Amino acid sequence: MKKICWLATGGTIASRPSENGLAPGFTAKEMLEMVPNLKDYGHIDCYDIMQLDSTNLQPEDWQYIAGYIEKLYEQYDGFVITHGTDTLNWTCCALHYMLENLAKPVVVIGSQLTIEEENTDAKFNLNAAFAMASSEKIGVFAVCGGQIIEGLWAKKLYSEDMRSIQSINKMPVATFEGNNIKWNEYENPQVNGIFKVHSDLELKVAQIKIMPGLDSELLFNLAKMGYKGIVIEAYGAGGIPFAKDKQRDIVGAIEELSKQGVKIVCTTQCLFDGVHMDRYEVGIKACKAGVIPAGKLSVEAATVKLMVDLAKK
Ligand SMILES: NC(=O)C[C@H](N)C(=O)O
Repeated sequence: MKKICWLATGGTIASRPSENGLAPGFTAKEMLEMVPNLKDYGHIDCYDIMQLDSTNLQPEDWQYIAGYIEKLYEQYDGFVITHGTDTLNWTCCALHYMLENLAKPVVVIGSQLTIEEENTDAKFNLNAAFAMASSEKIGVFAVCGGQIIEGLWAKKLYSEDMRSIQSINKMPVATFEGNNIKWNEYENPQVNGIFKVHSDLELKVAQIKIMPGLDSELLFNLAKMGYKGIVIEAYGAGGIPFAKDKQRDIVGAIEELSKQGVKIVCTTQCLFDGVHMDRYEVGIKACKAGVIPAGKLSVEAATVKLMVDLAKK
């Protein structure tokens, strides 16, 4: 029988009405009692490690979650983390980069309705998550709306729809239908070493979204505030404006800041296909100025990667 660790962090799934609206309240044990068939997937131990709406989750909370997995790693075959859907993909990306040589499934799952509401998606999603956590697949996965997604490619697209989290730029790993996993193509990654947690994060990383009229002073001020990394959400294939006017010359600002050692990574405002910065003048000039293209990574994935990479140096 598989041993599965349930780490509860809060989110809508565990919420109940309060005088200020929905707020986390149910423990993992209470949720397990509402979906008793989850025990069919294996022996489950419950840990209530935090009770947060995921809006309130901070990078220190990723470190806390990763620390729990590190502490309990040898004791379990798989991990299920119940979590709010709002920042679920951030936590997935953080765990993806923080857990090196992970050789077990870590499944992060949320729901759009609370577990006690009529027609809730919580029970279905929990079934999919525990089925995945008791499988032989390796990696960090997000579960939502009948899909099992590689966590690195997960993104919340709908604020209300039950299929709120979707897989971007990658096929979902599997679908969950009638209590069965239907696999798409997914090859387990090669694991070539012992499991290790990179808990250090560089917190001085910011995001800037390119917009018409953006003032380059914003970037210079970030550097003055001690920021070591900036993730730019550029246009289209990775277009960043250059101009004669210094105030509007974002590429010029990037060049100066790169020379000062600030790492600047470029993602796109487009949801699909990533950046292709070798095509247009507005991309090639930015690369010459020192920008690092993020490929197909989402802005969240690129940001967390930068936080982990900068902390390693
Ligand atoms: N559906 C949800 O879980 C949303 C909630 N605000 C959260 O992220 O915690």
